Amino acid sequence: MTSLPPNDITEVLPPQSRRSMRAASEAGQPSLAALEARNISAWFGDHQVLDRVSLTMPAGVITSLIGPSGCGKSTFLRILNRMHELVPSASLAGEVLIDGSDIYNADRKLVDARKSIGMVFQKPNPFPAMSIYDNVLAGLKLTGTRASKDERDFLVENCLTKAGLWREVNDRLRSPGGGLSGGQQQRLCIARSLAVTPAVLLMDEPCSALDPTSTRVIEETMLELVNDVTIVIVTHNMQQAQRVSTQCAFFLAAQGQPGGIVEHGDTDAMFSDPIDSRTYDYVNGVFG
Ligand SMILES: Nc1ncnc2c1ncn2[C@@H]1O[C@H](COP(=O)(O)OP(=O)(O)OP(=O)(O)O)[C@@H](O)[C@H]1O
Repeated sequence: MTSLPPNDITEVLPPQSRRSMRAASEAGQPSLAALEARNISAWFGDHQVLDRVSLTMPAGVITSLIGPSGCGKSTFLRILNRMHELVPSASLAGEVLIDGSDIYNADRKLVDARKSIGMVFQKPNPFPAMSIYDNVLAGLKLTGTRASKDERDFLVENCLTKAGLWREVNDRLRSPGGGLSGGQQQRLCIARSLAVTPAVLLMDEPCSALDPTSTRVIEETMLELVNDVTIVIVTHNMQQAQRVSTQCAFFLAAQGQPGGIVEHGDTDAMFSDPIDSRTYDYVNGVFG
């Protein structure tokens, strides 16, 4: 893991972008976007792990991806912001559209996809020696975005507030991110993702390393955030899927076969009255 020097968040965001960034935040205007996966297939070498998966993840909604271990949920999630291609043996087919525009289009830069589609991982991964303040701003550096001191201060407060962490850390912003509790570190990672104003936030089992109290706080944060950002979450926690998500997609891979979506739709319906008996068995803990 690399770490950026504390004062190395430099300041040259074009004034127009800065104004629009601030105006959007100040007005609380969501930059919401729908995400659509069309016929996604994925391979590691010659091992196919997903077969023609299509799913629409509507704007301003939390979508849960559920299913047993190894059926391709995380691979699907990583395809949604072009992380799958970081694995040397990995390949894929299909399209991922954000508000109708394919993130894999040859004209689009990788960094644009990462900026508009953020990711929070299973294990909180702040830069441990970097201050809380600079952790929030780390994405600006990576995406080549610059901002003045005032703008950085504003952004740090705004993102930590949205991530539900501001009140707990505003008196120690220069302390290392690694000194926070696991739940606080995860909210710091959420704040870091928000700093580049993504339209979509992908979360891969964001609470699996956390205690129940921290889990609840993250869930409340997600429910607040969804007014501003479309959320897609992978979770093994069926109660969590029911608590936070409006829609659910159930992934499954038969023995030796690539994974796919068995059923997707309204979360309440998926849990109370699923169409497919395999969905019924999974959400009722018959297998998993
Ligand atoms: N980097 C990799 N190299 C090779 N195979 C991989 C890699 N990552 C995942 N796989 C394989 O791809 C398949 C799908 O894995 P994936 O992690 O997407 O499933 P998952 O449903 O998210 O599982 P879990 O719920 O346990 O996280 C599995 O067979 C896994 O072994």
